[in-house]
Amino acid sequence: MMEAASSGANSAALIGKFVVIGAGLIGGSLAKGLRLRGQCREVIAVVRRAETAEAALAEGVADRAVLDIADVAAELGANDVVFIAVPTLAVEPVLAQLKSLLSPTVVITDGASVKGSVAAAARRVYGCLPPQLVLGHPIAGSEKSGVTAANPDLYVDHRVILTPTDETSPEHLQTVRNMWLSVGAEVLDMPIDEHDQVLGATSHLPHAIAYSLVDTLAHDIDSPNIFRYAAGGFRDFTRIASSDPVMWHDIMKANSAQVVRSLDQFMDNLARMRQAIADGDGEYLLDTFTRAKKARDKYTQAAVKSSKS
Ligand SMILES: NC(=O)C1=CN([C@@H]2O[C@H](COP(=O)(O)OP(=O)(O)OC[C@H]3O[C@@H](n4cnc5c(N)ncnc54)[C@H](O)[C@@H]3O)[C@@H](O)[C@H]2O)C=CC1
Ligand SMILES: O=C(O)C(=O)Cc1ccc(O)cc1
Repeated sequence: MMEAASSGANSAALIGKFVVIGAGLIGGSLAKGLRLRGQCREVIAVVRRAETAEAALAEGVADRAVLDIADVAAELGANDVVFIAVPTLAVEPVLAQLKSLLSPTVVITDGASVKGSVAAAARRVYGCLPPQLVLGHPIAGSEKSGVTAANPDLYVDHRVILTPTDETSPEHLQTVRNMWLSVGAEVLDMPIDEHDQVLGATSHLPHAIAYSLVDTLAHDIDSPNIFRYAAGGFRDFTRIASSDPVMWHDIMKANSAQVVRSLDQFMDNLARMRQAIADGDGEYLLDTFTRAKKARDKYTQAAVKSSKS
């Protein structure tokens, strides 16, 4: 076990011990945000490698770092929170370990990008959705990953979606809501299915398209050094293809039905555009581009307004 210098945590903190399993971009940012704002008495990082433990302490992400949740589980109780921030398909083995180790008074929450698969994993492990489990998803992040990318202000003015069910404990839900509010996020609730449908279309589909586009240009188009001639539009459109491959492998598998549905709609529309370009159908192209520009301008104006309010 390794320890850092004190973060100056206050005794009236919102949360007792905050345990983050997977101290990367998402877990590390929440841990650092809570720690620097004095919103928890202690942050404990559970990591897989000694180097990550050292980095978590050096980056100010945690007060203590351990290699196994079993090292700290017995000291956790009411008002303590365990945040699971590992790739989506790695949540199930983590839950299987937590089941035998944690008191039901401890809040368990997560940040995985797909909620239906995590809920199904919890049902397989616990036989139900345990009341202490509050599923969530911060709609904030970037193409960066790892503990060195942790940013205490990552969640300021960003939305966090919680997906409580009738089985969720209202007290545990409130603790998780207050936790996110305390790092500057806007919190909203949504049914699990709606979450996966909306995020399948707005986040998972664009990532699939960006990866495919870059791969097409890199491997299928017969022109060496093609990226040398790329302009800003290419950079804007493809930033997200630099995201972590394991994370996105897990998301596509975990939300495959919704992503396939969105991909089918997109491929139909793309095929229609291909035909219009082949036919020289300027009316179709102008109509489509004008409609899309209007929708995108409306979205960016609304995003600017909500970040100012
Ligand atoms: N990157 C982003 O922009 C966003 C990611 N998410 C979700 O948050 C979760 C974490 O993503 P990031 O923080 O971006 O990834 P990351 O790669 O920065 O961090 C994940 C951490 O989990 C560790 N890890 C992996 N498997 C583990 C296991 N079995 N046990 C313990 N640790 C394990 C990795 O070593 C790494 O330190 C994922 O489920 C992702 O889908 C949610 C919102 C945004
Ligand atoms: O890099 C970006 O712009 C993202 O889209 C970040 C992101 C990745 C995964 C999520 O589940 C939510 C947000």
